Amino acid sequence: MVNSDERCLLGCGNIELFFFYHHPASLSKAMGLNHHVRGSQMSQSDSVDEDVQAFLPDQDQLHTYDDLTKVNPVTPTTVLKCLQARYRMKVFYTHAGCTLVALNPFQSIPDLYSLDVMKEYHCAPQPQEFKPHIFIVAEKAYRNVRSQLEPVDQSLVVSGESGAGKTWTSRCLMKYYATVAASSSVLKSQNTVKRIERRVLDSNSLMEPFGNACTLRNHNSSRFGKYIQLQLDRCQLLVGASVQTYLLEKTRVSCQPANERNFHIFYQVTHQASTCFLHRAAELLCVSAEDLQTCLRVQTLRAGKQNMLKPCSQAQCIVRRDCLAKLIYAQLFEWLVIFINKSICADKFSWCNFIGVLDVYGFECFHINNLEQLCINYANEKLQQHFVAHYLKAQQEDYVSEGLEWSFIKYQDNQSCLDLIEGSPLSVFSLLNEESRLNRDSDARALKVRLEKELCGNANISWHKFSQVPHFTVAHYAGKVSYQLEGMVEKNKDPVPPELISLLQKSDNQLLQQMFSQHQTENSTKGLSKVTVVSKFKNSLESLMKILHATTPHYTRCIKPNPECKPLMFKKQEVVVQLEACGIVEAIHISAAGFPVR
Ligand SMILES: Nc1ncnc2c1ncn2[C@@H]1O[C@H](COP(=O)(O)OP(=O)(O)OP(=O)(O)O)[C@@H](O)[C@H]1O
Repeated sequence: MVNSDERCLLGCGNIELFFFYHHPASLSKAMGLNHHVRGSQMSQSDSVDEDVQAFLPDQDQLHTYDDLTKVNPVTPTTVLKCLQARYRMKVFYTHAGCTLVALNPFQSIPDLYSLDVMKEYHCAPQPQEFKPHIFIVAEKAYRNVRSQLEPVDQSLVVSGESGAGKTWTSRCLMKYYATVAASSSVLKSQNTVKRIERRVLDSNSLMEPFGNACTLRNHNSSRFGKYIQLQLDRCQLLVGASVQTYLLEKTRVSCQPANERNFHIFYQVTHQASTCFLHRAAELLCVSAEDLQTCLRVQTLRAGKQNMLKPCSQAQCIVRRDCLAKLIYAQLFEWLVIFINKSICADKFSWCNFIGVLDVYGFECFHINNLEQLCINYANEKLQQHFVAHYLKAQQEDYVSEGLEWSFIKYQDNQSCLDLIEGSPLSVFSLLNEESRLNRDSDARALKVRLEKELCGNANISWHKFSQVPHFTVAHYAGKVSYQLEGMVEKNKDPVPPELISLLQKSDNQLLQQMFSQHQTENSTKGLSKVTVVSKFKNSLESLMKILHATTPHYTRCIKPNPECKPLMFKKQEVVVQLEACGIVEAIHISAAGFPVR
């Protein structure tokens, strides 16, 4: 049985987790796979299928498993079969221990989210005994706030790949609270349109045109991450909200991948054809055409105390033009978020707890990956570490409540991958920042040599020996991703020529003036932007992690059953890769380790 006590110390906070530990051989057998076998290879094992045949009594009953960790044996294959059977029966939600798996139906399901259903879950003495539903998660968090047990504040983490249904799910959660936590006066005066509940829900629609775009994977894809805090008063009524956004994909403004579109807003404003870009742009920006032209064509170089003017090459002019567009757009988006927050945020004395909804990009691995994917996957590593710590803790509580004798699971944390990316003194980020602060053009090959020299001691980084393209490969918890180094340093510097800012400050347009007057103060106090993209992102992620650590988390993993977004089509290979990327496979490993003694 339980044969040795091993302590697992997760690198996350100071949480020490004590669990069942089984001999690795019995663990592998229980799972029907080698410990390191990844999802993409899982379905190949015949022995797994034998196990499945032997253990699962009746294929017709597979859809009845409401909780994947209760499947016997719990292997990726059995889990997949259950999900598929449930999807076929139009059952879209399934528990996986303390996580909820949400399969996207890609069609509207009548009455699944109606007011009556909301009320049923809200009023039930034991909602968890009802069919799995996103409202169980919502209600659980709400009751946790009511019970005032520490940590009282809650975080609902919704993750998944593009098109999996994160925004849909977040909206469902917000609608739920806007209904069940609406103040009684609202119920009396349903006609009061601009009540806070309405304003909170509307804030989404206001951000969408500016932050969403039609992509190959989702016709209405959010190109930013967001954390929305729903503020609750002493009586747990919704009194306000605030939004924090992450990593707007501003490069989309100047360049879109083939067959994708720019942000929706560009197709919604009246498009007036202009014969002359420069004059039209100057008109829109309320600056003189001559000044705009000079800004785009001439750069000011500092030589000691003197300024020298130097004409730009054609390529430099294009970079400056795109930079101007990205700069205005990013600043406008930021302004919009501040504006929304002013309109929905409650007075700080009127609320005491919050339920936060986090809608973040899932793990990404494309044909070509660069700084954007590195940041997104780094965020996912952080969230995965948080998830695993939480999951192990919840498992422990389960075992105790089941009266099981308990020991320890030896579990490989992803701390070494995080050290590789963000560690100090030497990591991918620190070397990238070092390179970005040097006042010279970057050389991708030289950077690759540097990374190789400094980081080869970390087992999570590697290089394809025969590749001609400067790159590095990171072994993430969800799989290996190769990142191209070409252009990465420039993206990290994200340089803004000061002439562009001065130009916008001189604009006759009040909004532009307002948006950029702050820019000047920022630059004059902090010195001209030496803050790199990865440093900014790391800081904002650290603040987010602090909030998550101080709240009770609830995880919902959205799964896209097919890449074509077709209703009720379930592709096993697609699903298993996502289960792996969102950490469910890891959770299954942990759960399976406890299984033989159950
Ligand atoms: N529960 C659901 N019921 C019906 N349709 C859904 C559901 N969830 C998602 N969808 C459909 O799937 C589409 C994609 O969902 P959504 O925009 O929420 O994905 P996402 O994960 O937020 O993607 P991205 O990361 O690209 O923003 C929606 O436009 C909607 O049509």
